[in-house]
Amino acid sequence: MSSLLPLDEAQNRLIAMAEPLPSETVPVSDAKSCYLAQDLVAKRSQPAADMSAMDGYAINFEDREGPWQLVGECKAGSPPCPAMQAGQAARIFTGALMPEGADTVVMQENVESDGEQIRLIDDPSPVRGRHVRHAGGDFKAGDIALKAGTRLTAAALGHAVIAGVGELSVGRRVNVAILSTGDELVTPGTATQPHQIPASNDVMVAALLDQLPARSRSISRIKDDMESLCTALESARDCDIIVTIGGASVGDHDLVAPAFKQLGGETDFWKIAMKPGKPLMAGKLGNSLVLALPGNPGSAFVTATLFLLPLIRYMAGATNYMPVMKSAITNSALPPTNQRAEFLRAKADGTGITAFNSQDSAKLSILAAANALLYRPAHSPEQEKGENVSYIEI
Ligand SMILES: Nc1nc2c(c(=O)[nH]1)N[C@H]1C(S)=C(S)[C@@H](COP(=O)(O)OP(=O)(O)OC[C@H]3O[C@@H](n4cnc5c(N)ncnc54)[C@H](O)[C@@H]3O)O[C@H]1N2
Ligand code: MOO
Repeated sequence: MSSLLPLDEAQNRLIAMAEPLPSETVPVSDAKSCYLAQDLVAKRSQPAADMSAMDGYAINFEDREGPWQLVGECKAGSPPCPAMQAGQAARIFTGALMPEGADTVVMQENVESDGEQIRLIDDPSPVRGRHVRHAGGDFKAGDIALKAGTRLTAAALGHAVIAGVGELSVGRRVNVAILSTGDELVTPGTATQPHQIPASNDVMVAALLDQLPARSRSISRIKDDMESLCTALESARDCDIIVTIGGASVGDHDLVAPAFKQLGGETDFWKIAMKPGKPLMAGKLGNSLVLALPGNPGSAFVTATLFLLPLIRYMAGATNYMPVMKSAITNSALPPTNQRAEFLRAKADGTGITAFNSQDSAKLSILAAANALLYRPAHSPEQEKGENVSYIEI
């Protein structure tokens, strides 16, 4: 057991084996979930000029008592309507430019109009500038809208577009091959004999990658023999990362490491002080990084979360690539840990976090019911119910 590599050391070594991929310029519509390669400088101010935030009437605050003579109509998408004089009001709609001479908008619900004149029927304490969005109130041309390394979420993409760009410089998407091995594996949805099992891990890991800037392709149900494994590994050598699932342990039919070595692969580390996930292996095969995940579904999920996803984020240019740790109160007492850090499948809600009683890494029912991995560092003392613990949302 003494040869197990501490978790943080293994994570650091994996990142040290990799480099961020070169950037590429893509249309904003193709940039979802990518990481910005350079600071994004706003090309325009938002709003570009003062505009109305409501449907109503543009007035000058000096004339706030009214009544007003109605002149002109200002709508979104039209150039500013003519300048207003004292005693005048202009019909205005949300998103329209404020006419010169007006500085305040009265909502249409607060006035009555006969088509020529409008007067107040309700005046909830007017303020100069009420219902006006001012030029540059959101951001100004030249501001840094988004920092390099930022993930392009839906909101960030919206911000990029409103800042005036149609293309973005982003870290290239990471090409990932997912290879799952085992004579027992069969196609999802087909009938199984007792010695068989549906190949679920590759679908699960591919689904995890969907949220990331990655392009994945799967080679599923690779037979437990050297030739099949070597052929599959060879066929994936164009990928930035080759992830294998299963066959990572020490059994006679766990042939991932032997096949990898036969092809000239160089192991960086194997066997981590963590539970589940101990048999994880990482190395290099030519230009590809190889990450061999253990086959038990809970172990594959946990090691993908702690190693594969951070690696992809890092290679795609993320500033914050490690899993986000949150904290909560444990609803049950937790026993001490040994040299292996533990990631307990757990359920977190607004009031606390509850680890499931069974932590068998083969149980998908437990994994699917969990929304958190409760993290217990190596060599933790026993923890009482009500103490603070860390977890990763899944
Ligand atoms: N003597 C030892 N035995 C084991 C050790 C050990 O240290 N010494 N480690 C155990 C641990 S921990 C784990 S985790 C497993 C992982 O072993 P492998 O990576 O070799 O995984 P397999 O044996 O191939 O599979 C384990 C289990 O998972 C099922 N599996 C595999 N692939 C898939 C897939 N794509 N979809 C669904 N299910 C899959 C497989 O059928 C097995 O039931 O080793 C322990 N043994
Ligand atoms: O630690 Mo293994 O990864 O138990 O299932």
